[in-house]
Amino acid sequence: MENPVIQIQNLKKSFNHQEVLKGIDLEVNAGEVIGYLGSNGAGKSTTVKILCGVIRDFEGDIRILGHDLRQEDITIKKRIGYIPENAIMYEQLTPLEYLEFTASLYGITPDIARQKSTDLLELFEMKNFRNDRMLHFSKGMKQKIHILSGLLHNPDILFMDEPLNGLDANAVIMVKEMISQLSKEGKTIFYCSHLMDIVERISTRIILLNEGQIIANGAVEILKQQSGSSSLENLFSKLTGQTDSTEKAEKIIHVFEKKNQ
Ligand SMILES: Nc1ncnc2c1ncn2[C@@H]1O[C@H](COP(=O)(O)OP(=O)(O)OP(=O)(O)O)[C@@H](O)[C@H]1O
Repeated sequence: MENPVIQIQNLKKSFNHQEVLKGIDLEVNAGEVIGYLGSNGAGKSTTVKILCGVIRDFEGDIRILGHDLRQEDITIKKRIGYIPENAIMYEQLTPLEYLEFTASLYGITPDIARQKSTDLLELFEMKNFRNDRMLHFSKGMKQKIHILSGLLHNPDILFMDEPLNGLDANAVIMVKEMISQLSKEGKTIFYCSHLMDIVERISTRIILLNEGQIIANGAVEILKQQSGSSSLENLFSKLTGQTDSTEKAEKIIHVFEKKNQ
């Protein structure tokens, strides 16, 4: 039986009189891995920020895990995890301190927080850095900490905005595997990315957003068949109107060359 955990009706959002989301209708069931795709500026991050309660001013109705987002955002926040695209972290803290702090916000007891944080840091190959300040950590090291802090409280829905940014090949494989295992446990993953090959492999459903509207919604294989596309990348280009990329690249190079003469 279907069990919708995200229900969005006619979601609209404007910034400075520019309508960025133009009436999104969407239902997501428990256990789905949603690949939320779209060109730069399509409105993906805005959608995720609204669903996670970061942007509170929007039009339309949203229910998460059966709760109205406007009325019960704290109840919802306890049960979702959010890994933002450009998260700010307290870099003066060490990974262990940061994860324990995050855990305390979710009411996890200090003993359990210490154990969980230590285990997760070891699994993410960050054990040797657990007591170093994060100030000089590389992008990928910081991203690992963001991922862990989003997962620490065992959320039912995980929102991830470009979560693989900066991760090395081994970490990417591990996160992909983790997503598929979480989904098998019934967790729902809502995932924004431009990495088409990865999205194609891990998503159970693709939602394609174009200029604030959903223009495709379905399983990768079905969408590819329907549109006669050989890959998700090809489908993306077809539906978002970027089929002339070779010609465009030539024109861009031509402009550069002109300037140098
Ligand atoms: N706080 C804000 N104030 C004004 N405009 C905003 C704000 N946040 C987003 N926008 C605008 O909303 C539009 C959608 O932005 P959004 O970040 O949701 O796109 P995106 O699909 O996530 O893009 P990308 O793939 O580049 O990350 C863009 O035109 C952006 O400039």
